[in-house]
Parts: sequence; C-alpha cells; structure tokens
Amino acid sequence: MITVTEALDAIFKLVGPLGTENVRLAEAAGRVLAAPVIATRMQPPFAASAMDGYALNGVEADPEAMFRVIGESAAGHGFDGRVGPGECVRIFTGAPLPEGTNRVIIQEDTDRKGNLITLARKLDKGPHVRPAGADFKPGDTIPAPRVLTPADLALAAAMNVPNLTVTRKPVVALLATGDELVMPGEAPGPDQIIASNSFGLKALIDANGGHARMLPIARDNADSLRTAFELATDADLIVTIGGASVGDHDIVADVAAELGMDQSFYKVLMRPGKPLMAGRMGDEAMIGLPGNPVSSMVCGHVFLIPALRAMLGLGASAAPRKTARLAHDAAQNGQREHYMRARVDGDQITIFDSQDSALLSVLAQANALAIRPASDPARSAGDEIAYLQI
Ligand SMILES: Nc1nc2c(c(=O)[nH]1)N[C@H]1C(S)=C(S)[C@@H](COP(=O)(O)OP(=O)(O)OC[C@H]3O[C@@H](n4cnc5c(N)ncnc54)[C@H](O)[C@@H]3O)O[C@H]1N2
Ligand code: MOO
Repeated sequence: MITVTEALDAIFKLVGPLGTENVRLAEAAGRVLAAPVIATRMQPPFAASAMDGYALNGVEADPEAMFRVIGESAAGHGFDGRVGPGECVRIFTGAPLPEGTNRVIIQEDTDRKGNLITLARKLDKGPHVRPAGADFKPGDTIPAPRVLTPADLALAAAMNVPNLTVTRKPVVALLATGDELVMPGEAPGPDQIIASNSFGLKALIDANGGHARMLPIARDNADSLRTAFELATDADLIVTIGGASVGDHDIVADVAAELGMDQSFYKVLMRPGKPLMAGRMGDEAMIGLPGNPVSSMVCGHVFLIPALRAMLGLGASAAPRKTARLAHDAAQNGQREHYMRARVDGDQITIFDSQDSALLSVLAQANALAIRPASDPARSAGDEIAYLQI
C-alpha cells in the first residue's frame, strides 16, 4: 500500500491545468483568474475631493479667513474655471479639484453667508484630497492565478476591464454505485438506503471551483456500470463512489480496467479511505472513492480538492494543515494515517469518540479532521497535533 503523499503525487500526475475562457465580471466571483487583469486607466483619474466642503488654496487657509464662493464642483460635473486668491469653490465628495486649489475645508468648519464663507477658528489638517492615481495607474495589475474575491471584482471593474480570463471549471462526473441506493425523496425498499455521498461530494466540488455532474446511480453489475461510465466521457474527472473494496459486488476496478483504465494505484495507507484507486481513462482522470460515506468525504478533502486546485491552475499541493492542542489524551495510532472527525474551538481540538466511517452525523458535527500519522505514539492533553479544517 502507498502513503497518502504518494497517492496524492500520483493523482497530480493524472491532472493538470485546464484551458481558459472569458467571463463577464458579474459571472466571475469565485473563478480562478488565469491571466492578470491590467488597468486601462488611472483611479482616481483626477485629484478628487474626499469630503463635502469648499476647495481652496491651502496656503490661504488661515483660521477665520474669508473666501468668495465662485462656483461648484460636483461628482460628474467639475468646475471649469481657475480659482484665484481669496476665492473658493463649493465641492462635493468625489468631485475634481478645480485648478488653483489643493485643499478641501469640510463644510462643518465653515460659516456661509450668501457667497461668502468664513473658516472656523480651529481647522483640521486636511487636505481631504485624493491624488490622481492614488488607487491605481494604467498598467497596474491584479496578478494571476488567484481565486477571484468580491474585492478583486470591484477592483477589476474600476480598472475598466469588463471581461476576465479564467480557468475553465473542471467538470467532475459523480458516479454512485450500488443496488442498495435510491435517490433522496424516493421510497427505499427494505434492503435499501438513500444515496448520500454524491450530495456531499457535489457540494465539496462546486464549492472548490469545480462543476459536479451527478450521473444516474449504477447498479452492481457490469452492464449498468459500463453504461454509466459512457455517460461520463465529456468530464475532466470521473469520480466513482463505492464498489471499490474486495467484496463479490465490488466491480468498479474490473469494469474500469475493461474500459481501458490505466491504474496508477489501488489502496492507500489511510483511515478511512483505504480502498481508494486512481488512474487514467482516455482523456479523463479517474478516482475511485470508497463507498462508506465518511470515507468518501475524507478522500474528497484529502485528494479531490487538491486535484481540483491543480486543474484550476492553483498548483499541486496538499490540503493545508493547521495545528491545535489536544483537549484530551489520545491512544496510539495504528499503521494507517488516521483522519479523525474532530471539533476545533480556539486553539483546542477534541477528537470525537465515534469514528466509524459510516457515521455522517458525526461528520456533520465536525469542523476538522485531526491527523494522526501512521504509528503515532499515544499523545497527552496539550500536545500539538495537525488537522485539516473542513
Ligand atoms: N473484507 C474486507 N472488507 C472491507 C474492507 C477490507 O479491506 N476487507 N475494507 C472496508 C473499507 S475500509 C471500506 S471503506 C469499505 C469500502 O467499500 P466499497 O468502496 O466497496 O463500498 P461499498 O461496499 O459499495 O459500500 C460501503 C458502504 O457504503 C455505503 N454506500 C456506498 N455508496 C453510497 C452512497 N453513494 N451513498 C451512501 N452510502 C453509500 C454502502 O451502502 C455500504 O454501507 O469496504 C470495507 N470492507
Ligand atoms: O478505509 Mo474505510 O474507508 O476505513 O472506512
């Protein structure tokens, strides 16, 4: 059996950055920027007022000095003339500073009578002016690759770039297998359960930049599985769920091999998730997840999300690990790296007692997967251990 690191490296050999497409700003949130955004203008394009008040020449701004108001500069409607000694212009936030001015006195510090203002006895330092290009200049960039945040999109809009080049979303075909499965909302027979894994995995994939497509459930026979695989040929990645172990009905590996799957590995030294497999099927990468609900989700965090990030051009790296202090003693670990459902509060981590890989209710209470390395000795309360945030 290979280690988690070796398995992840093998998966990185199966996937690589996808092509790009252009999307409008309004559709770009959360997408991965593939080419830098380059500003085509300066912001602000002129020295602009940061306050509502009066624009004047700062050297004249003595306490209680008087000025004649000769016009107005509003956002979108500047003042055309020049401001001379003893003169000022009524100005509003965002408006261009008129020629001859370099300071704005906030209106609270003025007393206006007709066309005359008198400055207050105490004035703040000001100058309440945003210099031209203070935010960005032509040629300034938003670097790629990066996951586009709301702030990035506001900045790209201000830069007057209406379309962005992003990495195509990886299409992931989710193929659940098993005679026991029916879809949520259907009436299960006495020996049946509800297919749950595809829903958790779809959420995980979609939240991490992919587009998950759920295929019809394949039954535990070769014909049904073959038909389902054929529906997945347009995907970048096929993810099967279940049928991966050694039972008589676990036929995913056999059918995939018959369809030409070139297997990279089968079985990983981890818990849960041991019967994981991966390989290449034609143009597509294929990852076979174990059926136990928690095993499939743990493999989603440990392998699928990093694979998606690699396809999105965000680099080939393992899920980031954090550390916290154990809130209790923990027994020594076995020979497989163990990903244990846990709860992190502040800098403390509490590992749940029940770790059966069928228990989704325990996964739903967890916000972390505590990682116990293979053969890790017993640990004491207060020891630092690694975890994945989930
Ligand atoms: N003799 C051995 N038996 C098992 C071994 C082993 O090494 N030797 N490994 C165990 C481990 S570890 C795992 S994990 C499971 C993996 O089994 P499969 O990948 O073949 O999965 P299934 O048998 O199809 O299903 C297991 C379990 O999960 C339920 N399941 C499957 N798909 C779904 C789904 N989409 N939604 C909800 N639940 C699902 C299924 O009903 C089973 O209860 O094998 C162990 N056995
Ligand atoms: O490895 Mo299985 O995934 O322990 O439950």
